[in-house]
Amino acid sequence: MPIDLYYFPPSPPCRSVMLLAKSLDVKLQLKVINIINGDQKSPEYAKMNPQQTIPTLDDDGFIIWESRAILGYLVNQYAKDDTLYPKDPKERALIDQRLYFDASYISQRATEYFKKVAFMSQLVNEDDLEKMHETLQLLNTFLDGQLWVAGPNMSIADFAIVVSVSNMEALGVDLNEYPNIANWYTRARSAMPGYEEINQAGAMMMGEMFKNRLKELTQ
Ligand SMILES: N[C@@H](CCC(=O)N[C@@H](CS)C(=O)NCC(=O)O)C(=O)O
Repeated sequence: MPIDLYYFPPSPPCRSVMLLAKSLDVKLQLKVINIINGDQKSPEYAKMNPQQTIPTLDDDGFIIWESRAILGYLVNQYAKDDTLYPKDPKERALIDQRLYFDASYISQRATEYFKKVAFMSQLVNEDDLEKMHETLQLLNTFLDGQLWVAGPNMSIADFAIVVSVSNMEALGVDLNEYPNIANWYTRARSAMPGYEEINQAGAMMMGEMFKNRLKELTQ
């Protein structure tokens, strides 16, 4: 049975799921939900996912949403080993910590910065910019002496966080201010199959939207 992914190309959490699926060689049947047009508000979609968000995965009738939960599910169900999401309680706890850090800090702060300009007609918010830099400083510290965000091995946390970091870069943040991040980012981009087409294209779309809107607002 095909695995359906309800998604929209520029959506960051959708991109992390697609990146991981590509790495695991899991084939997804992509179904576009255009959130700009409000497709996620349709009664059919709400019946499947009452939270009305993308991504949503439908694996032969098993429905799951929240991208980081989907990442864990894909490894648990389809990976040939558990290296990307180890069963060892301590290793897994560290990965979960990074995933929650991404959900509540990194991705959150990139979204705040982006959406005020792109959807709320506000100019760049300096506090939001400062908050993005605070989280990058923390991530840079986590990466001190580490190859990957949760230690010596690549994990699903790298898939979630690479998307958030690429968004910040597309929004104009200079990652070279954070040497550990810059090195890890280069490493992750070359280690993740399909990275450029799956993630970078979406991040660029977000960046263009942000810059164009900013130009309109300041003209
Ligand atoms: N924490 C969720 C976030 C999902 C989310 O908010 N997705 C956005 C698109 S990036 C969405 O569905 N927006 C539509 C809406 O909120 O109406 C995840 O990681 O899956």
